[in-house]
Amino acid sequence: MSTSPATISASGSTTDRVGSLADVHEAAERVLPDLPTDPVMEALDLNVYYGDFHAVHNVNLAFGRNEITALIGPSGCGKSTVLRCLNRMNDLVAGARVEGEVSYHGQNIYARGVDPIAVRTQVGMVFQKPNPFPKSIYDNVAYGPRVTGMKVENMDDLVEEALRGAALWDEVKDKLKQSAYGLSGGQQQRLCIARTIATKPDVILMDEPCSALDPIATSRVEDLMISLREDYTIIVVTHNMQQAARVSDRTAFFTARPDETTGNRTGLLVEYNLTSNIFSNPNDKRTEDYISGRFG
Ligand SMILES: Nc1ncnc2c1ncn2[C@@H]1O[C@H](COP(=O)(O)OP(=O)(O)OP(=O)(O)O)[C@@H](O)[C@H]1O
Repeated sequence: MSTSPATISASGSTTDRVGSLADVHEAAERVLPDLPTDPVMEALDLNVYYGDFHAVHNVNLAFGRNEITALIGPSGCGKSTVLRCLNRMNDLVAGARVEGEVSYHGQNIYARGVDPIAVRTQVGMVFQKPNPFPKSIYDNVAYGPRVTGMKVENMDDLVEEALRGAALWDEVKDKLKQSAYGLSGGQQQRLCIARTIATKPDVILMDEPCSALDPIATSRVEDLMISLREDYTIIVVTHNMQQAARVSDRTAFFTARPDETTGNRTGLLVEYNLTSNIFSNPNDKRTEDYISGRFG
């Protein structure tokens, strides 16, 4: 299977206030159009159900190339559910049903005949808790290329490139054969990022990638995200609004609306805009209340 983007079908509650507009933000220095002009991915009329429960209602979003998009909102508003739709991870969740389309370079990844494994090779994912395999550092990084049958001329070079890309090489180059479990939490998360980029994806999904990390490790991963943006499109779920403000170019704010009869809370997208606008001049009162810490 080729790794070319065009060939995919070939076969929380932490509502820390965004204190100063000074940290809103480095990303504003990038001049971006109001909407992504050449989106890598789009969610089109996306609805997600878990059994009878309507978890996410009619989300439409476009993700710009070489941009970082943050998905924010209160707990249970469907951020992770939406993220998991973008590489068909919800296929693995019992009872989950997705309606609508997710387009990747114009192609619906939910169309008949699309191989979800091929999708996940192009659209990689980094999870909340670092989850290295019980293998050596080297074998963690080499794992994806090996199991996907990627043509690799020199695995040592590929492992080094991925570890350098994840800003981890200098810390691990002398202990590549040691267990990944010997690394700190922050190093493990960067190893997971190295593992993800080793298969040369196009898009990286990150589900609260720093929530298990201390502030120093968080800062390193945030720096890494900003440097990875040069080569990848990144979509990140975060509860940390400072983080969304610091790293993202665009922000999507979600909320959950209770059903009047059942009380079930269905997630919906309230507002999607440049991060600078979301944090300095939101259009919707619900966004303003959330980012100012009055709600959520
Ligand atoms: N596997 C599942 N089975 C049933 N319901 C689920 C499942 N996963 C999520 N949900 C429900 O779907 C809704 C959205 O959950 P989701 O985890 O996507 O929200 P979230 O905004 O990411 O929340 P948090 O910020 O707390 O992680 C919630 O009501 C949740 O209970």
